[in-house]
This record gives sequence, C-alpha cells and structure tokens, in this order.
Amino acid sequence: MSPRTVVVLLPLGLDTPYSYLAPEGMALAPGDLVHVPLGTKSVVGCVWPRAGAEKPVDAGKLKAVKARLDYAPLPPELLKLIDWMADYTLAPRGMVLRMALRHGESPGAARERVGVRLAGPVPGRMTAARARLIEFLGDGFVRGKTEAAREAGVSPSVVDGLIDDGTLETVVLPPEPAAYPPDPDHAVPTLSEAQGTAAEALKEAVKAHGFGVYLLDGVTGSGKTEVYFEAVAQTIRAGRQALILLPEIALTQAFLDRFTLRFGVRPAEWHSGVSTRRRAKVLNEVASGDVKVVAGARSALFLPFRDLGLLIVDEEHDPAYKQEDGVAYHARDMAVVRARLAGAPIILASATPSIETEVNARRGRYKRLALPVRFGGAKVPGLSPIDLRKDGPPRGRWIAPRLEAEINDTLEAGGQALLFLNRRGYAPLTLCRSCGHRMRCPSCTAWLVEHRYRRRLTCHHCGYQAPVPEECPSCHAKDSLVPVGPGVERLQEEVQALFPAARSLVLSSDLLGGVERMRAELDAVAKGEVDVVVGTQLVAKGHNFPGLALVGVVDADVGLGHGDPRAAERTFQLVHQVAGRAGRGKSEGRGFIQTHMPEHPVMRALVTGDRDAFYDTEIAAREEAHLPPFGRMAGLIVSASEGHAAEAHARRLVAAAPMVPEVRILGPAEAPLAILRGRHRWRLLVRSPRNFDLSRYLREWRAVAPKVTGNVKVAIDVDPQSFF
Ligand SMILES: Nc1ncnc2c1ncn2[C@@H]1O[C@H](COP(=O)(O)OP(=O)(O)OP(=O)(O)O)[C@@H](O)[C@H]1O
Ligand SMILES: [Zn+2]
Repeated sequence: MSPRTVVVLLPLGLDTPYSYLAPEGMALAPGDLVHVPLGTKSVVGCVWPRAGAEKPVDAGKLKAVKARLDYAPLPPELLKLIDWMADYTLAPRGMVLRMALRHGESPGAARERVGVRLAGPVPGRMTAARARLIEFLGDGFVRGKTEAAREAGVSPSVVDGLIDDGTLETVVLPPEPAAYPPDPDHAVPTLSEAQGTAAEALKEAVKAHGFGVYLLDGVTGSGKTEVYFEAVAQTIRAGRQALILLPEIALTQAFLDRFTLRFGVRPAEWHSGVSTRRRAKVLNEVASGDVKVVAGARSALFLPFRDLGLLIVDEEHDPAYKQEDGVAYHARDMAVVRARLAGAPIILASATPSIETEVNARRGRYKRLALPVRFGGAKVPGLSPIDLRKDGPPRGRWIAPRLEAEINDTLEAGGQALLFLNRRGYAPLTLCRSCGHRMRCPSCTAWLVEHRYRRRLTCHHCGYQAPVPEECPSCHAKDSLVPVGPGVERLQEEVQALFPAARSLVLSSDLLGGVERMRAELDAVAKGEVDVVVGTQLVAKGHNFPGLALVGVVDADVGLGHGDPRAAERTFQLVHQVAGRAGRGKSEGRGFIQTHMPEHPVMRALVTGDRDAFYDTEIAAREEAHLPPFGRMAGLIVSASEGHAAEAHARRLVAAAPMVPEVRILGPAEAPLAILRGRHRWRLLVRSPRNFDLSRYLREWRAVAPKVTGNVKVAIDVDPQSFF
C-alpha cells in the first residue's frame, strides 16, 4: 500500500503546493490548516485540492505533516477564489493565500467572564447602593459583573462586598460572541417609493439566492444605505451571512451607529484596527456561521464565510478598493468574483459609479436600481463655476472674492461651509527665495511637503521626514525658504484671517491623533460644532453633515492633466461627492468650483449636473481609445537601484514578448514617479482587446522572459488604476 500524501500550499511567494506525507490516523481535507516542515523551519500551510495530473512523488523523501491546526478550515469557495485571483493577477498563489491567513497567530485562551446572580439572604448591613443592586438583580437573572455594577449605578466594590456576604453568587459566563445576532425587524424604516421598489428587487434577489450584480445607483443623500439594509435583513431572515465592504472602515463610526439603529446591535468589524484576539474570534464565528454580518475593509473578502448570501460594496467607485502593494487587486472586482463563486447577489452602491460599472449597467449585465432624488425631498446642490483666470483671488491667496462672500452669507445664516482641497499639509513645495533650490525627497522623484502642525517636511510617497531647515541646503542663505502653493493647513490660515469669528477645522488623514481623533472630529462637524471645515478627499466619503450648506472646491483642476486616463473620472467623482455633502439637512445646499478651465467637459458636466452627459462623453472616449472596459490593460513596473539596470531589463522584457496580433506593448518609458524609495522605475503598458485572455498572455510572456538579475524587480498590475 502506498503511503498517503497531501499537497499543501504555503503562504509564501510560491505558486505551486508541495507534497507532504499524511501521518497515519490524521484525517486531512482541502482547506485544513496544518503545520509542515520547510527546510529547518515549521510553517503554517493549507491543504490544497489536487490539480489532477500530478507527478508521482518519491514518498521516501517526503516529509510528514506535523499537525493539523485547530482552526476553521478554509471553505472550498475561498480556495477557488484564491486560485482565481492568483490566475488573474499573476501573483503567486501562496501570496494570495497569505491574505486569507492574515488573522494573527493563535488568539490564546479567551478571558474568563464572571457573572453574578442573587442567591443568598439579604445582607446584615444595608446601604442605598446595595439596595439598588439587589433590586436590579431581583429578577434572578445572571448579569456580567461589570455590567451589573454599571446598570445599577454602583461601584464594582459594592458587587464584591455582596459576593463576600453571600448575597450574590458568581457564575462563569460563556465567552462573549464576536457580535450579537442582528435583529432584522428591530427598526424597519418607512421607505420612499423609489427606495421601496429598489429594496423589493434586492429582497427578491436574496430570496432567489443566485448570482447577480445590482448597481444601486442613487444620488447623494438618497438613502442607499437604508435600501441595502433591507437586503441585509432578508439575508439574516434566511439564516445566511452578509458582507458589507466599506472604503474607509476606520472612519465609519457613523455607519456602525446606523447599523445599530436598524438592527439593534453592531455588525462584526474587520479591518486593521481590530485587535488580533478579536479578529481571531470574528474569523472563527464567521466560519461557524454565528456571525451574520461583517462590515469590513477589502481584506474581509478573504473571510471563511460558511454561507455567504449577500455581498455589498458601498461607494463602489472609491479608489481605496484597489490594493497596489503586494498582490495588486481590486476588491470590488474580486467581490463580484466571490459572489459568483458563492452563487449570491452582490450590490454595488454609488452616486458616481465607476466607468466600468456604468458600462456594465448600460449593457444590462448589471441590473440598475435607481434612486433619482434625495430622501425627504432635499435637493442635490447646484454647482457654480468660478473662473480663476478672471475672478481669482489676489496673489498668495486661494479663496476667490465670490466664494468669500458666499461663505460669509452662509455663516451669517448659521450654516456650515466646507472647503475642499485635495492637498495634505501646508504647502506642496518649499523653495529657496535666493537660489531657487527646491526641497526634494532624497529617495523619490517628489517634492517634500511642508506639514506645519508637525513642523516637518514630508515625502508623501515614502514617508521620509525632516525638520524644516533654518538655511537653504544649497546656497546656505538664512530664512530664505518659502512655501509655494496651498495645502489644507495653509487654507485654514486664510479662513482664519477672513473669518476670524468662525470655528474652523482641518480634516485630513495625516493629522496626529489617528482614527480616534478623526472620528471625534467628524462627529463634531455633524453636530454643528464647527463652522468651516477644510478637508482633503477624506471629506468626500459618504458623510452625512446635516448643517452643511455650502461647499467650495478650491482647486478643481488638481487631478486633471497628468496623462492619467482615469483623471477625468476621478475628478468628476470627487467633486460630485464632495458637493453631495451639502444641503442634506433643512437648508438648501450650494456648491462652487474654482477652476482655470470652466469649459472642460468635466467641469461642464459638474456645473450642469448632467451626469449622463459626463458618462456619455467619457465612455465614448474610452471606447475610442480602446481603454478599459473596452480593452484590457496591464502595467509592468521594472525597478532597480540603478536606473540603467531597470531600463535594460525593461528593454529585454519587451524584446522577449511573444508576438501576438492582439497585444500592443507601450514603452518602456521612465515612470512619472521615476524614483521611489531609492529605486528607479521604468514602466510598460500592455493592451489587448476586451475578449482576449491577457492574464494568460502575461503568464506565457513571463515564462519566456529573461531572468531578473541583481536587485531588479518586475511588478505586474492587471487593470492598473494608478499610472505613476
Ligand atoms: N427611509 C428612510 N427613513 C428615514 N431616514 C432615511 C430613510 N432613507 C434615508 N434616510 C436618511 O437620509 C440620509 C441620507 O441617507 P444615506 O446616507 O443612506 O444616503 P446615501 O444615498 O448613502 O448618500 P451618499 O451617496 O451621499 O453617501 C440619512 O440621514 C438617512 O438616515
Ligand atoms: Zn520619498
């Protein structure tokens, strides 16, 4: 009898699983997590399905699986997703597996929870606090110790005293679940007619339990969340699980609150801010099926759901869904793949769908559910252009007189104003007045950005930081360095000068205090405790600020004109979303965009509010240029510490590319961000028609490509979003 073997995929930069001996009596199935020897080390791996025609292995040389881990196995659906993603993105399968295993090491024993209940006689010594506690526990039920003290409004020592006296007895409680079961009928809202129609369609889709993609296409403030919550409720009623992906989970306190209002409890959260212990718990209970709803960042896609019945990608257009480092993948697209593998419906929600999604909806591959008006009848704010060529502010200032006057009126009427500028820090460039020297990052092709609150010059690409020097590093002139251009911090200075009585606040992702502070500040804005908010793209993300009456886009041209094929789309989405924060409460909202090119199609579409016109033009332009989704594209970045090594390898790569009439290779050219973290970058763009298997072509190319030498690296990005 030949010994039993299994194949095990390791979470390393490897594409193929290794064979191991399965010890006598150890039952192993695909998806099981195991400890296996690798060289002199022991690593965690996952038993993988056999691919079929495997080479016979010489069992004499094989090492044996050491142990089967007491973790939930990865379900077959997840194994398929990993295979699919590895095939599509060309990332080593082991690296994709690694994303599914990144839930920390063994969580350790759960902390014991102690509960109390009324058991013995009334104590000899009675106090008001003791009486309150005894009354509270009078129903005879068990309560957690801390909970009992808190609810009865007594200090924990009162509880301990009554335990000592024998009035209360302690009970060991079962561990707390990762999330309590949401109640689908906790607070069912009254939906508007359009909301009701959309919700019905989604509920039917959940009941039918088949794959289908739904675009929940609703204007800002139309109540998309309320609608997809109905689909979530239906999923819970059916006993299945739902996954809600959010672009910036750490900031979505408001989302969690709304979920709690609707379902009575919070969903299980999954993102990098959740502790390892808690993550392990969530993971186990997602696998057992006990956790019904997960709200998470893109990594939640790799959770081992037992019975996934619904996926939702909120703000599906958001670029945060694209992971650029490591395995380059788009979480929205992979969510659609996962839904297909699960045979479940998926909802993509947005007021400004990505071009890809819009095209799929127009072609009928995705079903569009439209919410054309705001909930409660408020109007989506109109946008007026301010032509910076004619009506711009005086030199050294960034708020045009017209915008200043409008802000003034808004503040006088008791409303809030939001100024949007997608530039972090104080000034994007620091320059020497005497010699013209520009402060650059020592390891990137980038200017250093001054952050005045931190008193630092910072590289936004690699994180390099240095204090602002007292003299010019080039000509040594003293006090000659001057900031050029505005960042949000500088804009706030102008706000303070123009409106000294107004309470202003900068909202940006890089301020000290992290997520906690940001949550508190967003909350303060929503409560009306701030008059003028100055913010980066952070403020464009689905926030509900009821008192916000005016939005000013300080420089609408920032993102345009870098040769980035997605620039128009990004600008449209950002400005439209930012403007959509205004006028959600009682007062009507207004928006202003400062631009040097009011005649640009993007600006025109924003001003006329003609969203369809924007999509028509942009879709036609993409089709004309065979850009995604009308053609397929991949980016290759060849990098090395020496520029000539990167360039030479890029040229050899192109020379080795298989000749196929469908494929066009552009480049090599030096990347716009020519040096990053000290590495020189050359890029290639590979394009093919839409119905061509570009991933397969890239794999074949890679198989015949010259081997990399020295420290040369080749990074492949299928469906690139960034062109730097
Ligand atoms: N049926 C409803 N009953 C009560 N309140 C509702 C209802 N629908 C929406 N709302 C309220 O309307 C506001 C806007 O809803 P929501 O934030 O879901 O809009 P949205 O479509 O997600 O907007 P955006 O795209 O700007 O994020 C919220 O305060 C929400 O609580
Ligand atoms: Zn840098």
